[in-house]
Amino acid sequence: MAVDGPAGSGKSSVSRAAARALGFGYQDTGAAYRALAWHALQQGVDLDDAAAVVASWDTFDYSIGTDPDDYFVRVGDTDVTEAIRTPEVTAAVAHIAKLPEVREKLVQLFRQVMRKADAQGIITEGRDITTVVAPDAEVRILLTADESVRMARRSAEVTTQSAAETSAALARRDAADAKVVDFMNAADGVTTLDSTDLDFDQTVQAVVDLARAATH
Ligand SMILES: Nc1ncnc2c1ncn2[C@@H]1O[C@H](COP(=O)(O)OP(=O)(O)O)[C@@H](O)[C@H]1O
Ligand SMILES: Nc1ccn([C@@H]2O[C@H](COP(=O)(O)OP(=O)(O)O)[C@@H](O)[C@H]2O)c(=O)n1
Repeated sequence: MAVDGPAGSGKSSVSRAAARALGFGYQDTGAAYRALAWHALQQGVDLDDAAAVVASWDTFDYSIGTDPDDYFVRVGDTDVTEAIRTPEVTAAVAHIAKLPEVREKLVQLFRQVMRKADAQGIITEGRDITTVVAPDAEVRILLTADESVRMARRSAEVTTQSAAETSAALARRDAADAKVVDFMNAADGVTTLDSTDLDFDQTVQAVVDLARAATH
Protein backbone atom coordinates (compact mmCIF):
# COMPACT_ATOMS: atom_id res chain seq x y z
CA MET A 1 0.00 0.00 0.00
CA ALA A 2 1.16 3.52 -0.76
CA VAL A 3 0.23 6.63 1.23
CA ASP A 4 1.30 10.20 0.34
CA GLY A 5 0.40 13.61 1.69
CA PRO A 6 1.63 16.95 3.03
CA ALA A 7 3.29 17.51 6.42
CA GLY A 8 1.05 16.88 9.42
CA SER A 9 -1.67 15.11 7.43
CA GLY A 10 -1.21 12.02 9.62
CA LYS A 11 0.75 9.82 7.17
CA SER A 12 3.12 8.30 9.74
CA SER A 13 0.80 7.84 12.69
CA VAL A 14 -2.21 6.70 10.64
CA SER A 15 -0.17 4.35 8.40
CA ARG A 16 1.50 2.78 11.41
CA ALA A 17 -1.80 2.17 13.22
CA ALA A 18 -3.43 0.84 10.05
CA ALA A 19 -0.47 -1.51 9.46
CA ARG A 20 -0.83 -2.81 13.01
CA ALA A 21 -4.56 -3.47 12.46
CA LEU A 22 -3.93 -5.23 9.14
CA GLY A 23 -0.90 -7.26 10.24
CA PHE A 24 1.23 -5.37 7.70
CA GLY A 25 4.68 -3.84 7.86
CA TYR A 26 5.10 -0.09 7.82
CA GLN A 27 7.79 1.99 6.06
CA ASP A 28 8.29 5.66 6.90
CA THR A 29 10.25 7.07 3.94
CA GLY A 30 10.50 10.60 5.37
CA ALA A 31 12.69 9.06 8.06
CA ALA A 32 15.32 8.18 5.44
CA TYR A 33 15.39 11.74 4.05
CA ARG A 34 15.61 13.02 7.63
CA ALA A 35 18.34 10.52 8.55
CA LEU A 36 20.44 11.48 5.52
CA ALA A 37 20.06 15.17 6.46
CA TRP A 38 21.10 14.30 10.03
CA HIS A 39 24.11 12.34 8.72
CA ALA A 40 25.20 15.17 6.41
CA LEU A 41 24.87 17.75 9.23
CA GLN A 42 26.80 15.45 11.56
CA GLN A 43 29.63 15.26 9.04
CA GLY A 44 29.71 19.04 8.68
CA VAL A 45 28.61 18.91 5.03
CA ASP A 46 27.49 22.22 3.51
CA LEU A 47 23.90 21.39 2.52
CA ASP A 48 24.05 23.84 -0.37
CA ASP A 49 26.93 21.85 -1.86
CA ALA A 50 25.01 19.21 -3.86
CA ALA A 51 28.12 17.18 -4.71
CA ALA A 52 29.14 16.99 -1.05
CA VAL A 53 25.63 15.91 0.01
CA VAL A 54 25.58 13.19 -2.66
CA ALA A 55 29.07 12.06 -1.54
CA SER A 56 27.83 11.70 2.06
CA TRP A 57 25.66 8.83 0.77
CA ASP A 58 28.78 6.62 0.64
CA THR A 59 29.05 6.60 4.43
CA PHE A 60 25.28 6.48 5.06
CA ASP A 61 24.61 3.18 6.81
CA TYR A 62 20.84 3.38 7.23
CA SER A 63 18.37 0.96 8.80
CA ILE A 64 14.71 1.25 9.75
CA GLY A 65 12.29 -0.95 11.66
CA THR A 66 9.26 -1.92 9.55
CA ASP A 67 7.40 -3.71 12.35
CA PRO A 68 4.77 -1.17 13.48
CA ASP A 69 5.41 -2.34 17.06
CA ASP A 70 9.18 -1.99 16.78
CA TYR A 71 9.89 1.27 15.01
CA PHE A 72 13.47 2.60 15.01
CA VAL A 73 15.74 4.54 12.72
CA ARG A 74 19.49 3.96 12.84
CA VAL A 75 22.55 5.38 11.13
CA GLY A 76 25.44 3.01 11.79
CA ASP A 77 25.17 2.10 15.47
CA THR A 78 23.44 5.34 16.43
CA ASP A 79 19.72 5.32 17.14
CA VAL A 80 18.48 8.54 15.50
CA THR A 81 14.73 7.92 15.94
CA GLU A 82 14.39 11.09 18.06
CA ALA A 83 17.32 13.10 16.71
CA ILE A 84 15.84 13.28 13.18
CA ARG A 85 12.70 15.09 14.46
CA THR A 86 14.42 18.26 15.72
CA PRO A 87 13.48 21.55 14.02
CA GLU A 88 17.11 21.80 12.77
CA VAL A 89 16.92 18.52 10.87
CA THR A 90 13.37 19.28 9.72
CA ALA A 91 14.55 22.58 8.23
CA ALA A 92 17.57 20.94 6.58
CA VAL A 93 15.80 18.01 4.93
CA ALA A 94 14.21 19.91 2.00
CA HIS A 95 17.74 20.91 0.88
CA ILE A 96 18.67 17.32 0.29
CA ALA A 97 15.24 16.04 -0.84
CA LYS A 98 15.42 18.30 -3.91
CA LEU A 99 18.52 16.56 -5.28
CA PRO A 100 17.60 14.05 -8.03
CA GLU A 101 20.68 11.86 -7.34
CA VAL A 102 19.65 11.53 -3.69
CA ARG A 103 16.03 10.75 -4.61
CA GLU A 104 17.09 8.05 -7.07
CA LYS A 105 19.20 6.27 -4.47
CA LEU A 106 16.49 6.50 -1.82
CA VAL A 107 13.77 5.25 -4.20
CA GLN A 108 15.88 2.11 -4.82
CA LEU A 109 16.37 1.67 -1.08
CA PHE A 110 12.61 1.98 -0.41
CA ARG A 111 11.79 -0.61 -3.08
CA GLN A 112 14.36 -2.98 -1.58
CA VAL A 113 12.76 -2.63 1.87
CA MET A 114 9.32 -3.31 0.31
CA ARG A 115 10.62 -6.46 -1.43
CA LYS A 116 12.26 -7.77 1.73
CA ALA A 117 9.24 -7.22 3.98
CA ASP A 118 8.13 -10.56 5.37
CA ALA A 119 4.68 -9.46 6.60
CA GLN A 120 1.58 -10.06 4.43
CA GLY A 121 1.89 -6.58 3.07
CA ILE A 122 3.57 -3.26 3.79
CA ILE A 123 2.29 0.30 3.96
CA THR A 124 4.89 2.73 2.66
CA GLU A 125 4.25 6.43 3.26
CA GLY A 126 5.86 9.62 1.99
CA ARG A 127 5.44 12.18 -0.78
CA ASP A 128 6.05 10.26 -4.01
CA ILE A 129 5.10 6.69 -3.09
CA THR A 130 1.81 6.61 -5.05
CA THR A 131 3.48 8.15 -8.11
CA VAL A 132 7.19 7.21 -8.25
CA VAL A 133 8.20 4.59 -5.68
CA ALA A 134 5.21 2.22 -5.99
CA PRO A 135 2.79 3.43 -8.68
CA ASP A 136 1.55 -0.17 -9.07
CA ALA A 137 0.67 -0.64 -5.38
CA GLU A 138 -2.67 -2.36 -4.86
CA VAL A 139 -4.02 0.51 -2.74
CA ARG A 140 -2.87 4.11 -3.18
CA ILE A 141 -4.06 6.89 -0.89
CA LEU A 142 -3.47 10.65 -0.75
CA LEU A 143 -4.03 11.63 2.88
CA THR A 144 -4.88 15.31 3.22
CA ALA A 145 -6.25 17.76 5.79
CA ASP A 146 -6.73 21.52 5.75
CA GLU A 147 -3.51 23.41 6.39
CA SER A 148 -4.77 24.98 9.63
CA VAL A 149 -5.66 21.54 11.01
CA ARG A 150 -2.27 20.14 10.01
CA MET A 151 -0.50 23.09 11.67
CA ALA A 152 -2.49 22.57 14.88
CA ARG A 153 -1.67 18.82 14.93
CA ARG A 154 2.05 19.40 14.40
CA SER A 155 2.20 22.30 16.90
CA ALA A 156 0.68 20.06 19.55
CA GLU A 157 3.64 17.67 19.10
CA VAL A 158 6.56 20.13 18.95
CA THR A 159 7.49 21.55 22.34
CA THR A 160 10.79 23.24 21.49
CA GLN A 161 9.25 25.84 19.16
CA SER A 162 6.25 28.16 19.43
CA ALA A 163 3.08 27.18 17.55
CA ALA A 164 3.63 30.13 15.21
CA GLU A 165 7.19 28.99 14.42
CA THR A 166 6.11 25.41 13.87
CA SER A 167 3.28 26.49 11.57
CA ALA A 168 5.55 28.79 9.55
CA ALA A 169 8.15 26.02 9.21
CA LEU A 170 5.48 23.57 8.02
CA ALA A 171 4.21 25.98 5.36
CA ARG A 172 7.78 26.72 4.18
CA ARG A 173 8.62 23.01 3.94
CA ASP A 174 5.42 22.11 2.05
CA ALA A 175 6.14 24.92 -0.43
CA ALA A 176 9.73 23.70 -0.96
CA ASP A 177 8.66 20.04 -1.19
CA ALA A 178 5.83 20.82 -3.64
CA LYS A 179 8.40 22.08 -6.16
CA VAL A 180 9.91 18.58 -6.24
CA VAL A 181 6.83 16.31 -6.28
CA ASP A 182 3.11 16.98 -6.44
CA PHE A 183 1.58 15.54 -3.27
CA MET A 184 -1.38 17.92 -3.08
CA ASN A 185 -3.32 16.43 -6.01
CA ALA A 186 -4.20 12.77 -6.34
CA ALA A 187 -2.74 11.09 -9.44
CA ASP A 188 -5.02 8.89 -11.57
CA GLY A 189 -6.29 5.92 -9.58
CA VAL A 190 -5.23 7.40 -6.21
CA THR A 191 -7.96 7.76 -3.55
CA THR A 192 -8.05 11.05 -1.65
CA LEU A 193 -8.76 10.69 2.07
CA ASP A 194 -9.44 14.06 3.70
CA SER A 195 -9.02 13.79 7.48
CA THR A 196 -9.95 17.39 8.32
CA ASP A 197 -13.21 16.33 9.96
CA LEU A 198 -12.14 12.83 11.02
CA ASP A 199 -10.56 11.97 14.34
CA PHE A 200 -7.51 9.71 14.48
CA ASP A 201 -9.40 6.42 14.88
CA GLN A 202 -11.83 7.27 12.09
CA THR A 203 -8.92 8.02 9.76
CA VAL A 204 -7.19 4.73 10.59
CA GLN A 205 -10.47 2.88 10.01
CA ALA A 206 -10.90 4.53 6.62
CA VAL A 207 -7.43 3.33 5.55
CA VAL A 208 -8.13 -0.20 6.85
CA ASP A 209 -11.45 -0.24 4.97
CA LEU A 210 -9.76 0.77 1.72
CA ALA A 211 -7.20 -2.01 2.17
CA ARG A 212 -9.85 -4.63 2.90
CA ALA A 213 -12.04 -3.48 0.00
CA ALA A 214 -9.09 -3.95 -2.36
CA THR A 215 -8.27 -7.46 -1.20
CA HIS A 216 -11.79 -8.94 -0.91
N1 LIG B 1 -7.34 12.36 11.88
C1 LIG B 1 -6.60 12.87 12.87
N2 LIG B 1 -7.20 13.55 13.86
C2 LIG B 1 -6.48 14.08 14.85
N3 LIG B 1 -5.13 14.00 14.97
C3 LIG B 1 -4.50 13.33 14.02
C4 LIG B 1 -5.18 12.74 12.94
N4 LIG B 1 -4.26 12.16 12.13
C5 LIG B 1 -3.06 12.38 12.71
N5 LIG B 1 -3.19 13.07 13.86
C6 LIG B 1 -2.10 13.54 14.74
O1 LIG B 1 -1.44 14.58 14.04
C7 LIG B 1 -0.05 14.56 14.31
C8 LIG B 1 0.74 14.55 13.00
O2 LIG B 1 0.62 13.28 12.41
P1 LIG B 1 1.82 12.58 11.63
O3 LIG B 1 1.44 11.15 11.50
O4 LIG B 1 3.12 12.90 12.27
O5 LIG B 1 1.73 13.31 10.22
P2 LIG B 1 2.70 13.27 8.97
O6 LIG B 1 3.46 11.98 9.05
O7 LIG B 1 1.79 13.33 7.79
O8 LIG B 1 3.55 14.48 9.08
C9 LIG B 1 0.19 13.36 15.21
O9 LIG B 1 0.27 13.82 16.54
C10 LIG B 1 -1.05 12.49 15.01
O10 LIG B 1 -1.35 11.73 16.14
N1 LIG C 1 8.83 10.18 -0.08
C1 LIG C 1 9.34 11.26 0.50
C2 LIG C 1 9.33 11.41 1.90
C3 LIG C 1 9.88 12.52 2.47
N2 LIG C 1 10.46 13.47 1.69
C4 LIG C 1 11.17 14.62 2.29
O1 LIG C 1 11.44 14.35 3.66
C5 LIG C 1 10.90 15.37 4.50
C6 LIG C 1 10.43 14.75 5.82
O2 LIG C 1 9.35 13.87 5.57
P1 LIG C 1 8.37 13.39 6.71
O3 LIG C 1 7.39 12.47 6.07
O4 LIG C 1 9.15 12.91 7.88
O5 LIG C 1 7.68 14.74 7.13
P2 LIG C 1 6.31 14.95 7.89
O6 LIG C 1 5.26 14.95 6.82
O7 LIG C 1 6.15 13.81 8.86
O8 LIG C 1 6.45 16.26 8.55
C7 LIG C 1 9.83 16.04 3.67
O9 LIG C 1 9.64 17.39 4.07
C8 LIG C 1 10.40 15.93 2.26
O10 LIG C 1 11.34 16.96 2.01
C9 LIG C 1 10.46 13.33 0.32
O11 LIG C 1 10.96 14.21 -0.38
N3 LIG C 1 9.89 12.23 -0.26
